[in-house]
Amino acid sequence: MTPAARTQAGIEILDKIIKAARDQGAAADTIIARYFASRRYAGSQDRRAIRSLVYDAVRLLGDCPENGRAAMLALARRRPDLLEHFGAERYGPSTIAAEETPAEEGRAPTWMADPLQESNIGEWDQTSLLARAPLDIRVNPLRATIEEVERELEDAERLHHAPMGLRLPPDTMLDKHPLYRKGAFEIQDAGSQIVSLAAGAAPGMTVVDLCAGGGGKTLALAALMANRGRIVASDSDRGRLRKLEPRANRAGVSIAETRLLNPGEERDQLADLASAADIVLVDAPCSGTGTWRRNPEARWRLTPGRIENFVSLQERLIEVGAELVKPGGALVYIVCSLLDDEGTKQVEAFLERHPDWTAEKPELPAGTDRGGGVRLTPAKDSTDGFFVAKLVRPC
Ligand SMILES: C[S@@+](CC[C@H](N)C(=O)[O-])C[C@H]1O[C@@H](n2cnc3c(N)ncnc32)[C@H](O)[C@@H]1O
Repeated sequence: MTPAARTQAGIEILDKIIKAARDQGAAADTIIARYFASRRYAGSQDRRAIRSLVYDAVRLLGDCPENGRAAMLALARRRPDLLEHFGAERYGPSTIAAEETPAEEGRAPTWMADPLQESNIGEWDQTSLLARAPLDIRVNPLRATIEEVERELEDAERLHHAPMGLRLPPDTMLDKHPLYRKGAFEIQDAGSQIVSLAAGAAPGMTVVDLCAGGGGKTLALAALMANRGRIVASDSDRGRLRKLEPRANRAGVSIAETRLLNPGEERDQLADLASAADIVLVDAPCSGTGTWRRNPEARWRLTPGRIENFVSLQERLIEVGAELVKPGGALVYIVCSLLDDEGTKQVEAFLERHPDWTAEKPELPAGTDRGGGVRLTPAKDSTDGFFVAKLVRPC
């Protein structure tokens, strides 16, 4: 493809990403994969170049732009070589019209300036949230030692703050690696690895991972438990939960059982576990502000109403989880959000509703105290952004 045709392809993909952001459609990565699946003429270099144009444009814009051209024109202000592609040839973008204006640059959506400021997420943090995310893995001690994996993976660097973590260059292909196939490691951001430690999971415990998704943290907990005890991994999304079983088999985890929940019926479906769990992990659905490095277009999907919905769902799931904690046990609340409404304020509200419970600061190898919990940020901790709190039920 010519450079101009690549720019046009980038504009078309941006149009689809913008539409998906407005309609809560597919993620940018899925849209890009689908676009190329039906355009076999695009070679690997074309794909790489187009993908990087698209993500550079997305990262540049805090608010959802009007269309793909406005987004690409914003990028062209930084990269004037792109301007030459407009009106240059048949497969390239058409000539720039007099009334066309580039989209406004910004780090976060304009309406989020106050919530971010109030949550002490300043410019440095916001810039770090838009950097390219590193590629981290968690070595699975049920299958290998960190030294074994380190020896096999060239360029792997130890993570000082995640005891089983290694960091690799972002483009490293890992899913076909023999060690991956035999379950010696999982791809997992250092932040996820670190917050999983907050639970203090140990062999023999009964653990409920209420929002287990595809089981990233379930597997980390099972490793900390040396695959001894019981983990009930539940979620309301069948597709995500279905991924857990093959992952658990590969990782040598046999203590995790899955349970599909119907939203609104979680209490009844988990009634057999009332006051029975040493630990309940509530890795709640959230705005995902802490993961903008991976999904920068997620900024365009957020609205004040969506955040309010997350906050009420989180509150409900914390209450469901609390009923499962046994006396002296703990509820570990996690969000990959940096907004206090989804973090510290949830903890404050819970303690007001349950004055006999206490918030115990999780002892973690990274992070900064924030309200009743600990917060990890890309800027300070070189991880995705997370908030984690440990709420202990009285004996
Ligand atoms: C942050 S993700 C979990 C990620 C997962 N723990 C991991 O480490 O990979 C939040 C999860 O909450 C799930 N969820 C949403 N509503 C739920 C509900 N009512 N009950 C249980 N899970 C729910 C979503 O399907 C999603 O998988």
